[in-house]
Amino acid sequence: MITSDPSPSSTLAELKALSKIIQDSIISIEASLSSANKEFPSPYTPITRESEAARMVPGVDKACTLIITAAYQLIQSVQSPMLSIMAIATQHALPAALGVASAANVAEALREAGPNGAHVNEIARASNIDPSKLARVLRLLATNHIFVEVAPDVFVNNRISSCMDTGKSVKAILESPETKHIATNCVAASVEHWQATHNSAATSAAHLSEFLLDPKTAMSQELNNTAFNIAFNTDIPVWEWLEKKENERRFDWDGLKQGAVIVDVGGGVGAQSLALAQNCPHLRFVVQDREQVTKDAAGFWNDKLPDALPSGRVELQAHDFFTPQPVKNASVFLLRSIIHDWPDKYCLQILRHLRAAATPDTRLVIVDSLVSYACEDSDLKHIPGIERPVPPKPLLPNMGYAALTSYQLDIQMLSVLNGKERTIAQMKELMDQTGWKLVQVHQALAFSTSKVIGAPA
Ligand SMILES: C[S@@+](CC[C@H](N)C(=O)[O-])C[C@H]1O[C@@H](n2cnc3c(N)ncnc32)[C@H](O)[C@@H]1O
Repeated sequence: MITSDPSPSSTLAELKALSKIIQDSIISIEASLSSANKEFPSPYTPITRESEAARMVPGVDKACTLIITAAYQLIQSVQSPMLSIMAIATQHALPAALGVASAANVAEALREAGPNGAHVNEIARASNIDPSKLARVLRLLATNHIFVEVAPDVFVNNRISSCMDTGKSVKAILESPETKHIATNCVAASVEHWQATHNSAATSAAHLSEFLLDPKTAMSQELNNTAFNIAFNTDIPVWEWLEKKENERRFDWDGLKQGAVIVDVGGGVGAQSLALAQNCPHLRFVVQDREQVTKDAAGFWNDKLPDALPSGRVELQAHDFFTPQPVKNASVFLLRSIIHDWPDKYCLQILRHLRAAATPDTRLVIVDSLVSYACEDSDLKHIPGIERPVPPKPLLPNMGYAALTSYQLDIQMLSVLNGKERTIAQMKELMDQTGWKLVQVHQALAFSTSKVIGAPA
């Protein structure tokens, strides 16, 4: 076992090492972009397909990730420790502010206002929101480099805020709010989805210490005995709770899913399968989910996507993944954002049912974010894709801040579902116990969804 040295000899030497990583990475970006004849995008102009092309130049994304990791480590090294704790303890305000900006269609209003932006009185008018309160929300975001306050109470879009622009007019959105996210880049949909889920996730997380310390709940591995259940004073699991009519808006049924014979297990409304089906005309998809979800999906497909359906190649199937898998000729069982929802004993049941229905050629594809230890870990080897480049010292071996989202999602899973984001070793353990063999891992340098591929053992 390798251990990381948490206290290098001199603090100033560490600060210099961190800033050198940043400087070297910028020089490397400059060299890569100049040979590709591309510009690094400005933070002040709206995002476009072209503006993001620079990131695709080989080496640029990796250098950016190193800068992010080093810059945050530098901040935490020089900031007052009390301030670091206070900044983190009050961070719940940020997703709330993002949700307000999206719901009030601020990015769209600012696009319509043009390059000089708009006064908050003007932005607020369409949504009938108190401008002085909206200004405070936007100022928090601007302080986080989302929107720019160009004059007192006057805001413009920047590269980050423009991601939330659906491209529709504010008038069109107000006339038909339920179709706001149809045929868009879905970033605003994700923001509103996260904000909606955050309501239950953040409320659940507020009860996490109570849940973890109370002897009655401390060791729970049950779906209906979680911080969420304390927070919402209910004894039903979050999935059933979301299905209740009064909670409908908290779940984004417009989220994406897949299915060739690819079986999209727990595939929701099948959006990922539909997207894949359009790009892979040789594949067939079965999107499986609970009966109520497949009914909602069928309605959604008929109402909203009549032209998008690759006819005959994508089907919906009601199926509870804790019962025997009916599809016996699957090439792929796809589990996207499923395994992280469940404690181990439930994952084992899901994977055993899939193994029992697998052919020797079936592949299990688990798409989830993977977490690493915050120290070096060399326990697993010899599996394609498992080794990750070791970042230069003194960066955290897990890429620190650049990987933060995985760890935040992990606590969300714990709070709401007793679920977890897993390490590769934990994924391998689940496979080992259910007759699957981990054969390949596709993972990013820091945060992004990873793919863990299994084959029958
Ligand atoms: C986080 S969502 C993931 C959906 C989809 N795979 C995606 O990537 O967008 C989890 C899905 O699991 C489904 N689910 C929960 N319990 C299930 C069960 N017992 N059988 C089948 N699906 C289930 C939920 O209805 C939900 O659609």
